[in-house]
Amino acid sequence: FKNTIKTIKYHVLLMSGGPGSGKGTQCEKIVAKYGYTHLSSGDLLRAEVASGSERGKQLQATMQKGELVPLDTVLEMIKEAMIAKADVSKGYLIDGYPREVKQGEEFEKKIGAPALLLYVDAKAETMVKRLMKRGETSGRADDNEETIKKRLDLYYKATEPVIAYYEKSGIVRKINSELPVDEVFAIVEKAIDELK
Ligand SMILES: Nc1nc2c(ncn2[C@@H]2O[C@H](COP(=O)(O)OP(=O)(O)OP(=O)(O)O)[C@@H](O)[C@H]2O)c(=O)[nH]1
Ligand SMILES: O=c1ccn([C@@H]2O[C@H](COP(=O)(O)OP(=O)(O)O)[C@@H](O)[C@H]2O)c(=O)[nH]1
Ligand SMILES: [Mg+2]
Repeated sequence: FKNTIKTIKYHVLLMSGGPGSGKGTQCEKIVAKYGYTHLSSGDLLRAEVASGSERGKQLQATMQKGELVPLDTVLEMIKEAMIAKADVSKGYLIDGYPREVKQGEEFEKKIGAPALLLYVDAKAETMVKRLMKRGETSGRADDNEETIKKRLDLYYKATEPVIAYYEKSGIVRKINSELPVDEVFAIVEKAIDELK
């Protein structure tokens, strides 16, 4: 793993896809089988909000609108979390990041080059349906119809180009996440097993 942080020795995998495409679901299964350190940028931000800090209050407002938190804030949080786990980590699985091409470029500069980008792809209609259903129990402030629509729009505008950006380095594996969870995971496993 080529990187700028010496303590980080192992692979970095990225998990990308639209809101509700199944990133979190697949990441959980990857962690169970491969023992990677899972870092979800959304979860890190939600933890900061839950802490009640001043920074958290600002983040809450941005996230509730379905907008993107400033690039440096998220990258700094990911970097800190990676370094904190460097001793015990057998590799990293970064979920929901980068959200825009600039974030990807900064990640490469400040942390390193990812080995694989798993791209779980579902139709907009499917993603909305899943998030509305999840919203019945998730308690997430952004699982409502209005914010979901904004997250989707922003995904197509800002995040999809990230995939094109990484396609140039040949690390993208696109996976149809309309399929049942276990069938999606079987494809994910193949992509990971091909590494090294
Ligand atoms: N049928 C089917 N349902 C899925 C699949 N993956 C996830 N779901 C459902 O879709 C919902 C959203 O999945 P998540 O894994 O939370 O999606 P996410 O991409 O992490 O979404 P964000 O947290 O909004 O980034 C969940 O409630 C799952 O039950 C899949 O592969 N197939
Ligand atoms: O790198 C990130 C990750 C998340 N978010 C914010 O956190 C929210 C929830 O992100 P998550 O990945 O949990 O869910 P998704 O948007 O994929 O449904 C997003 O809408 C953004 O407001 C962000 O700004 N930058
Ligand atoms: Mg998630």
